[in-house]
Amino acid sequence: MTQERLMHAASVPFEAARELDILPQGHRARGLHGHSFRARVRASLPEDWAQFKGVETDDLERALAGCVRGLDYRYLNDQLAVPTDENLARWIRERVDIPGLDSIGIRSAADRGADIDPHGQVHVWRRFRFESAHQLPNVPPGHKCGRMHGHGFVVAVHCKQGEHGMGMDSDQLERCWQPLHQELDHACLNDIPGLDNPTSEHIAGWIWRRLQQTLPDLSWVTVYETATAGCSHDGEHYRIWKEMSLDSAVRLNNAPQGDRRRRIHGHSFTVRLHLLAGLDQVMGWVMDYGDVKTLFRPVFERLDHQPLHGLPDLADTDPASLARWTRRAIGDQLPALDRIDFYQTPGCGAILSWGARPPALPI
Ligand SMILES: Nc1nc2c(c(=O)[nH]1)N=C([C@H](O)[C@H](O)COP(=O)(O)OP(=O)(O)OP(=O)(O)O)CN2
Repeated sequence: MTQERLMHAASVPFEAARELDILPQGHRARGLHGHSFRARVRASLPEDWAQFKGVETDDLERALAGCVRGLDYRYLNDQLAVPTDENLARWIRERVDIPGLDSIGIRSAADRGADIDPHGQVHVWRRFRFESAHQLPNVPPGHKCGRMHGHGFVVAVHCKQGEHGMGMDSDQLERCWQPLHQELDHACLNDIPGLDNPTSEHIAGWIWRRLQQTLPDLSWVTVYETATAGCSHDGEHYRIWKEMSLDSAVRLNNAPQGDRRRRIHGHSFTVRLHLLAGLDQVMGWVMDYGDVKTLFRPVFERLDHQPLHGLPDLADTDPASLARWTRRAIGDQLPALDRIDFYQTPGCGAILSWGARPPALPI
C-alpha cells in the first residue's frame, strides 16, 4: 500500500486592479479593470510548523493572507510588470513563507484562473457551462438516472502553458471550447455520437478527445455533473468525487488556555471523497455517485449535526484528524477511495491521499 500523504490547503481573497498591455489592442482586459481575486495554496507542512498541533489549516491561511496583503486593494502593475493570473501565482510563490509548498493558484473570476503545479508548470484553466438533458441507459430499473433528466453541466479545462506564455491562452481555451458548446448545449447528450451512455466519465473522455485536437497541451478535463459530484480525466485516468456538507460542533483539545479554539464552536465542513479506478465496462462509470453516498451514510450520520469532540478514537477535531478518522471509518468499504478532502471553511482544510497517483490539482 502506498504511504499516506497529508497536505493542507488554504484559500484567501483579495481585491485589486490591473492593466494587461500584453493583450491585443481592443481586448477588454487590456485597460484598467479590477477583480475579486482568490489565491490558494496546498502544502505538505512539517509536523512542528504550526503554533500547535491542530491549527495547521488556520496557520496556513494566515501565512497566505500575510503574503496576499501586499496585493490587496492595490494597483497590481505597481507590484509586478505583467500581472496576469500566472504571474500573480509566481509572485506569491516567490514570497510566501510556507514550507513544503505543493501547488499555488490564482482565480481572477469564477470561470478562470491559473495553477502552478509542484514542478513549476503553469496550467491555465477556464470553466464553461452547458445546459443539457441525458439518461443513463444501463442503470438498473428504477434508478433515477435511467429517466430522462437534465443538468447545468460545468466543465473546467486545464491546459499547460508554454514557458513564455503570458495569459492569452485563456482566450484560446474559449475559442477551442466554442464548437463543443455548440454541440453539447441545449441538446440531449444521448443523441450525440460517442455519448450514447453519457455518464460524467464518458462526457469527460469525449470532451478530452475533442479538445485535444486543438489543444495538444491539455492537462485535464473536469465535469461537474451536479454541485456535489463530478469526474476529472487526464486522457488516461478517471477520478470521481462526491461531496457532502457536515454541520458540526468542534473543540480543539490541543489549544492552550485562552485560545478561542478551545471553546466549543462549529463549522459547515465540506468532505469530498475521491475515487480512482478503471471504468465499469457496462455502466461506464468508476462507481455510482449514489452508491458512494449510500455507503458513506452511516459515517455521515456520525459526523453531521454532532459534537465531533465527543467521537471515540478521534485524535482532535482539526481537518487532518477528521480526514484520518473518516478514512478508518469508510476506507474498507470503498476500495477505489484514494483521497479525502476535509475543508473547515471553503478551500481551507486537509487533503489526505494514499493512492499510487498524487492528488490532482484543486478542482
Ligand atoms: N459515477 C457516476 N455516477 C453517477 C452518474 C455518473 O455520471 N457517474 N450519474 C448519475 C445521475 O445522472 C445523477 O443525475 C447524478 O447523481 P447524484 O450525485 O446521485 O445526484 P444528486 O444531485 O441527486 O445527489 P444528492 O447528493 O443525492 O443530492 C448518478 N450516478
